[in-house]
Order: sequence, then structure tokens, then C-alpha cells
Amino acid sequence: MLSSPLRLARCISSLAYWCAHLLVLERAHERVGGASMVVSFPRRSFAYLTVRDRMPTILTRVIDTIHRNKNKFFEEYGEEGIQAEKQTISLLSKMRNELLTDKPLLELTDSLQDTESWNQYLQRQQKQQGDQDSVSWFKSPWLYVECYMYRRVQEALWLNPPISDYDVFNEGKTQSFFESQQAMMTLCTYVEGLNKNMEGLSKNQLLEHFNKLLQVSLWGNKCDLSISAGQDNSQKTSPIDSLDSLQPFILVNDSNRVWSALISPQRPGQSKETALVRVDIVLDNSGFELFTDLVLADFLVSSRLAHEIHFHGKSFPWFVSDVTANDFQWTIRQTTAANHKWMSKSGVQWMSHLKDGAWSYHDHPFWTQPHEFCDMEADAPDLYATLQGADLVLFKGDLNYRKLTGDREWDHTASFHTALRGFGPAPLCSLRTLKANVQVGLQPGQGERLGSQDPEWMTSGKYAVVQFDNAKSEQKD
Ligand SMILES: O=P(O)(O)OC[C@@]1(O)O[C@H](CO)[C@@H](O)[C@@H]1O
Ligand SMILES: [Mn+2]
Repeated sequence: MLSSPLRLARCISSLAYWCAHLLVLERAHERVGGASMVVSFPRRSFAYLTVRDRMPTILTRVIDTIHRNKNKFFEEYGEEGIQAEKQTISLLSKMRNELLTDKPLLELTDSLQDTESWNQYLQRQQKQQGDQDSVSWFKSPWLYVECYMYRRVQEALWLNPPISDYDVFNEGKTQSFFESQQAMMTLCTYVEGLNKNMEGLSKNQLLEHFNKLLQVSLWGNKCDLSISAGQDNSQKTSPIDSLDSLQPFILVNDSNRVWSALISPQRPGQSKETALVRVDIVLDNSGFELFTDLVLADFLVSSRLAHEIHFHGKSFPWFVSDVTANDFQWTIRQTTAANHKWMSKSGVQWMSHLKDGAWSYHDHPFWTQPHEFCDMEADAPDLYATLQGADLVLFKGDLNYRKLTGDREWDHTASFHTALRGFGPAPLCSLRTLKANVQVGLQPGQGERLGSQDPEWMTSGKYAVVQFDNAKSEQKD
């Protein structure tokens, strides 16, 4: 039975919680870049429900994970570990309360490499919003406040050594890997059959296998722990056998243009014959999705369609299931150690790609900042220049799509090229299952038809796009 002061405290907190929600403003728009960015959210919008429900749930699970590992921290670090656990939980609980009661966002106080950039972003956002309203959880762009939450989780840990580099999402990511074993074994068995005949495959057969593995990587994006607020979201069915039945759910399929970018790279000074094709993969979720990305990357190198793969991951735990360097290395080690012949063989092959330099892993801080990608050239010119060295950049997942399009309320028939607003380091393709209210490049009437058939079509993860932009030319999609 709760003591009366605690009961009173809880009652005040829930009263404050509901008052904050009554303050939720109707949708206000900033007209930026030709389309409105959602600055605040009407009740019941996906953004509103994410901030109101899913994000607090994720924070609660993070706090619970840290609490459950208290003994582990004690065993490893003694009393210091207990202190760190307590302090971290207190910081996270404070942030959760700020979120629930729509308090102003606070400047970061840690001394990480990107702290200044985050605090400048907050100041810019405040300037944009004017003085009448503080930048707060329910009155500022969803894209920003959601990214900000994950950076505050990192701050809470960073400020409490010795648990600073503890990955609060690790359990969910490793569970997603272990729960998808059957699908992974099926995939590696398929790859084994492919590799055995690789030399004899015709161009058309290569294209057929390319399309299959590109779509396996596309649908791997369903396995995302942010949309599920951490609930198990692993791959249970055969990733190859389900492709045919999933075809109708691909709303835009530019696979043929992705293929052309691969077989006839356009980098200046490169002839088709001598071209050493480089593909960059901007990763999204660990677990099964990362596995499908590694299988695709292995196929590109083994078929000699590409010679170099640059993987781009996150420099700290992000959006629950996004890939960090630890996840990347762990997944390859785990695959190598699998007691399944073809899985283990794939893991060994992946290790050798890393060893001989065909594969490399990078984690620029820009990927864990709130910026839209059209800001990259100005805010991260080094990363932009890196991407310009690719013949094709694959962007995995929904958050990347939101950053490519600025999370704006584009008309569904606006072209992908328009929505990119000048972002174009190289030919690029988004491989995304729809989990947020933004989608461009559709045919006239397609969005309306989908909306009448399935009101949740933009957020359920049931639909997907393979959306390409040949950034170098101003061609219309
Ligand atoms: O980028 P991912 O992993 O495909 O998706 C992450 C994500 O589900 O998290 C947010 C909801 O919390 C969504 O907007 C976003 O799509
Ligand atoms: Mn993700």
C-alpha cells in the first residue's frame, strides 16, 4: 500500500501529466522548404502518441534495465557501481517527468564531442519558435525531441562512470538476434547455394538474386525495437519465401535504378570497365536487420558488383535497436560461432571482408544528431565528402527517411528529389518500412487509396519503399 505522501506525490504528478496534455497545441506549422514541419502535434497523431506513450515506455524500460543490473554493477565496480546506478536512474526519472509534463528541453551538461552542437541546435530551435513558448517535448518538432531523448539517455550514463559505456538496449538487440536464428539459417543456406554457382550466373540471374536480397534487407527493417517500444520484434518467417507475398506492399520500387547505379557507376574519371564500385550502407537496426544488410553486402562483394562496402553505424546506443560498433562486431562474431554450417561460413567470410579492407565500419557523430540530411553539407562537411566517394548510398529505415525528407508534411505526390532539398552526395536509395507520417513519390491518388483501405498505412510497418534518387542530376523522379 503506498504511503500517503507518496500517494499524494503520484496524484500531483498524474494531474500535472494530464494538464500538460490539455496544453497540447493544435498543429502549428513552420513553412520551411516548401512544406510544413510538424511543430506540435494534434491529439491522437502518431507523433503525439509516440511522445505521450511510446517514449515514456521506452524510458521506463531503460530505468528498469539499469535497476535489474544493479548487482552486476556492484560485482564489477563495488559501491561506486551502486552509486552510479542510483544516480543514472535519478537523472532518467527526472527526464521522464520533464517529458510527461511537457517541461522545456534542457542544455546538455556532459562534455562529449557533440555537446556543443546539440546545445547550439537547441538555441536555434528556440530562436525559430520565438519567445512565447520554450522548446519543449510537446511543442517542438517530433524528430528533434525524439532524437534529444536518446542523447539525454547517453548523457545520464556518461555522467556516471563506471557505467558510462553500458548499453541499456543491449539485451533487446541480442535477443532479437537469437530469436531470428531460423530465418538467419534459411538466409545463409540460400547464400551458400548462390555462392556455389556464382561464376556461372548470367547478368539476369545476378539481377534476380540482387532484387531478392535487396528486398530481404528492406523487410529486415520491420524488426525495429523503437516502434515496438522494446517488445520482441524478431523475424519469425522465412525471409526468402515471404518475398512474393510482400511484393504488393512495396509502394515505390526503384530497384531497377539501384541496379543501374551499380552496374554503370557515374563517378567522374571512372570507366565502366575499371570502376571499383563502392556502396555505402547507412545502417539502422541491429539483430535481424543488420544480418540482412551483411548478407546483401557479402553478395555485392562476392558477385563483384561492388568492391568496397562502407557501413555507417551509430556512435552510441540510439532508438533502442540501432547498430553500434559493438553490435556490428558482436553480430559477426556470433554468426561465425553459430552451430550452423552455412551461418558460420558466412561469418568467416564477413570477417575476411573486414580483414582485407573490402568492408569498413564508420560511426560519424552526425548520425546521432537531430539534423535533417539536407543540413549535412553545412554541418558535417567531412561526412558529406566521405559519402561523395560512394557510387551508391543505401539508407536503411524509417528514421533515416524522416531525416532525408525533413519529416515534413509533403504531399504524397511530391517527388523524392524535391523532398531531399538538395541533399545528394551520391546516387542514393532509401530502403524503408513505413513507420511515420511522411511519404513522398507516390502516384496521384495512391495515398488516398491506401488511406481508405488502411488508416494505419503510414505507421504500421506493413508497407515499404525502395526509393532512389540520382542526386547528381536534376532529373524528375
Ligand atoms: O529507423 P527505424 O528503426 O526504421 O524506425 C525507428 C522509429 O520506429 O522510431 C520512431 C518511433 O519511435 C519512428 O518514427 C521511427 O520510424
Ligand atoms: Mn532504428
